[in-house]
Amino acid sequence: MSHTTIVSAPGKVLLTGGYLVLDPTYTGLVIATSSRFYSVIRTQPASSQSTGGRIIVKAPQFDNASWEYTVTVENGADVTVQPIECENGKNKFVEIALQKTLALIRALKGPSQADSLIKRGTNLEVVIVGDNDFYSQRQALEALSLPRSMSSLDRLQPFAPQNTTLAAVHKTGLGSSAALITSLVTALLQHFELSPDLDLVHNMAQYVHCLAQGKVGSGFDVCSAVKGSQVYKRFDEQVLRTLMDKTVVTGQEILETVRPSPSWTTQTTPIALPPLVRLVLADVDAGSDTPSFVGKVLKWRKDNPEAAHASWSKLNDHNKAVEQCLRSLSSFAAQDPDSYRMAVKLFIKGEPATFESKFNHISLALHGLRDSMQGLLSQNVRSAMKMMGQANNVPIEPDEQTRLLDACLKISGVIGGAVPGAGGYDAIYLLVVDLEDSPAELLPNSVISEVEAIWQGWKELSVCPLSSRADAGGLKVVQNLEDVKGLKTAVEKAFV
Ligand SMILES: Nc1ncnc2c1ncn2[C@@H]1O[C@H](COP(=O)(O)OP(=O)(O)O)[C@@H](O)[C@H]1O
Ligand SMILES: C[C@@](O)(CCOP(=O)(O)OP(=O)(O)O)CC(=O)O
Repeated sequence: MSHTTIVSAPGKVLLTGGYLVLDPTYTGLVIATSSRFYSVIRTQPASSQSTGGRIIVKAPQFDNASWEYTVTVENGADVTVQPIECENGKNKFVEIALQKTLALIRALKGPSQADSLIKRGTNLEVVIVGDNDFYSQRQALEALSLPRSMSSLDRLQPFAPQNTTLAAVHKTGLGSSAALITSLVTALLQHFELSPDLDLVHNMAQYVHCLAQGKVGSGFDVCSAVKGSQVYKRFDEQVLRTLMDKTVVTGQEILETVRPSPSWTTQTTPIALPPLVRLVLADVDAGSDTPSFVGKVLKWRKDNPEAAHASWSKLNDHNKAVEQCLRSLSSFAAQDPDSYRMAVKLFIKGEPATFESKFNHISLALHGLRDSMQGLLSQNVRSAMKMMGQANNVPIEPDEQTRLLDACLKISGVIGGAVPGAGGYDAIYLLVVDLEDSPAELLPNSVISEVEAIWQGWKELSVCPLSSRADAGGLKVVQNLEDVKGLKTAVEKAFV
């Protein structure tokens, strides 16, 4: 068994497909982020007489965030993971991940091999950390008297302590629990020397996440944590129903359910943002918690099938147009990078689509992307989402966010933007043209700095940028703690 296992999984931003992605008729366009969760596992030596072991899990970014479990393997019976009661309370997500994944490991290895391995190998220490962007950094910046800017965020300590508890922390909506579960489940499998098929890992992470959440969501967050940026079509929830409804589940039953099979109808089509197009995110603090809108929207859909069908189909058309423009732009950039760069520069300057034949198709795709995403007057993703909210009496794109987005969209070089996922007050995203990687072309005011200036001066809502970028990658096994900036310091302090 390897000494230290490190596995990371990314966060997510659902650009288009909120609500629709709950229905397998439709899809969600999800971009994985550079912000990641890391699960680090180390084995402590156990006595040869032991019938099992202990697992200690720590989340060093939070106050009172360590949990301990006993692991027992009785002859013939399944492996049992029991939390040791402590004042920190329970961590349901971690507990379920440990219980179900050890049971799966036993089923995958076969009892004879697994039991001795688990007896020898389950004195585990697990440390879980998430990149700063998963949590609002507004207070950390204020404490250091730093302006709310991306360069200030870069000055914060990686995996910084949040000076609060997990229950009280202000999340930014990047999907901490999905990234946590996915990295932890995979790290456990890896630590027990299993390198299962990615689809099995995906199915298992979906199962654990659904069980911990107590419901079967669309699962786009878990799927992107495993496989990265994609157009996601969900699995049929029936595939997990039996396991979810049972109180006692064996490792063998888990294996039978999560083993890749035609019952798992998930479809993943990879996608990446085109070159020179950058995703920027802001954490928006409106001083209120966003309630869950899903129940209300689905009830409205059930009660108004005809109107809902019309509005779902229209929104789906706009979502598909966004996907198509992104794909066209990526392929144009690959075919003729110089013309692509020229077209992007013209777009930043706010010039209309050129009739110069060499870039006409590229300019049209850039304008097409903008038109299918933004603005409230015409037919596009934003207007359709806002109307969906209005029909349901749910602030999917609240008026405050509308005003903020409209101000950002006036900047030339901002292609589009919206409220991600389920919408509400929590966050916004923008797609902007970014030429900053080519110093010769540095514009006097980069688009990003204009966006930041608007955010910093915005009075109606408190807007704080996130440093996260789009990153197509999914799960990663990290070889050494030193390979990720700040990880060694964050993790080693936590190991006993
Ligand atoms: N750093 C962490 N360490 C351990 N558990 C965590 C960590 N971050 C999140 N969790 C678990 O995930 C739960 C949050 O899940 P949820 O409210 O669904 O958040 P999200 O919307 O970000 O996915 C927490 O209650 C905790 O159990
Ligand atoms: C409404 C949804 O389709 C999208 C929600 O996307 P968010 O990105 O808002 O998700 P959370 O991480 O749960 O806050 C529900 C779903 O797909 O499960």
